[in-house]
Amino acid sequence: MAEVVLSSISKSFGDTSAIDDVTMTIPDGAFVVLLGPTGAGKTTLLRLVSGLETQDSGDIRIAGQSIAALTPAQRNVAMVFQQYSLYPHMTVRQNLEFPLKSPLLRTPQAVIDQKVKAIAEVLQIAHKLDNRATALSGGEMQRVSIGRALVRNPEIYLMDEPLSSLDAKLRADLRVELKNIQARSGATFLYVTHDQIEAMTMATHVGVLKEGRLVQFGSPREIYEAPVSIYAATRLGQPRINVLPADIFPGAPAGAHSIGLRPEHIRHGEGQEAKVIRVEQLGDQTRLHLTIGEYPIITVTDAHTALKGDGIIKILPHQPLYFDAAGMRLV
Ligand SMILES: Nc1ncnc2c1ncn2[C@@H]1O[C@H](COP(=O)(O)OP(=O)(O)OP(=O)(O)O)[C@@H](O)[C@H]1O
Repeated sequence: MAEVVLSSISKSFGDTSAIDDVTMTIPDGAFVVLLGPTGAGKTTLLRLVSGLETQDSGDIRIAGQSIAALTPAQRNVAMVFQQYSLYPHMTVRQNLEFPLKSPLLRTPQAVIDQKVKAIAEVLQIAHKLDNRATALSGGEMQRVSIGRALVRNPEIYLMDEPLSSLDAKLRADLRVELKNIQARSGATFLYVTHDQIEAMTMATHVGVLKEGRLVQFGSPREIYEAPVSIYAATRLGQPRINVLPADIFPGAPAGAHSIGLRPEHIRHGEGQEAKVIRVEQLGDQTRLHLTIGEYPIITVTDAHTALKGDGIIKILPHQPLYFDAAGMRLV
C-alpha cells in the first residue's frame, strides 16, 4: 500500500533531457498508465522509481518516505521490462520461485509451491513449470517475467509494455488478470503501454508525457473528453481524434484554429457534405473514411449501414473540442 509522490524530478543523459521537472502524485492503489511517443521519457520515469536510475534533481517519496538513499533491492518495487529477463539455466518453476527464496523472506516451501502454482495458472504456463526458460516461446518467457514480479507482494509494480509481445487473446486475458491482481492486492501500478485498449480499460489515471514533461494527469475519461491540447487528445482513442481547420464547420468560437472531433462525436444526416472514401465493416460497427475537401475524417456508424464508397453523407459536429493556434484547448 503506497502513495508515490514525484516532486520536480529531472533527469538528463548528456545533452538529452529525458525527464524535465515532473511532479505527480500517484494515489495509493492507483493504476497509472504513462502515455507518450517513443523518447517521451516513460521508461526513464519507471527506472527512476525503481532506483535503476538516479534523478539529477527532485525527490521521490513512497508512503511518505524519501527513497533517495534506498538501493533498488531496498525499495519495495517489482519491475517487468518490455524484454523478458529470466535466468536461462533455470526452469520456469525455479525462475518463479527465485524472488521468494531470498533468505530475508524465509518463506516456507509449501507457501512458495502454492504461490508459484497460483501464478502459473493465472499466466497460463502451469504446464511448462518444469521446462527450462530457454525452451519457451517469447510470449511464454514474457509471462514468466510477469510471474516473477507477481509472486512477490511489492507495494509498487512498475511495468514497461509487459503485454506487447503476446498474442491478442492472451493479452486480453492478462489485462483482466492484472486488473484483478491490482484490485485484490491494493498495490500501486505504474504501467507503460502503447495499447489504447489497455490504457482505457486498466488505468485509473493516465499521465501524458511529452519530451520529458508531464502535460496532463487525470482519469482516462478526463483525458479523452477534456484533453488540454491536441497532443493529449491524440494519445487516447482509436481511431484517433479528427483534427481539422476550425472554420470547416460554422460556429467555431473566437481564437479557434482547429476543431477536434472524436469519431463518435459526429452526427450524420445533417450539416456539411462529405465524400465517403471507404466503408470498413468491423462486425459490431462500421468505420467510415470521409473527406471534406482535402481533409480526411474518420467516423463510425452502425454495422448494417447501406453506405458505399463514393457516396455522399452530411455530417455535423457533436461535442466538438476547439484548439488555438498553439494546439492548446480553448475552454
Ligand atoms: N541510458 C541512456 N543514455 C542516454 N540517453 C538515454 C538513456 N536512456 C534514455 N535516454 C534518452 O532519454 C529520452 C527518453 O527515453 P525513454 O527510454 O525514457 O523514452 P520512452 O518514452 O520510454 O520511449 P520508448 O517508448 O521508445 O520506450 C530519449 O531521448 C532517450 O534517447
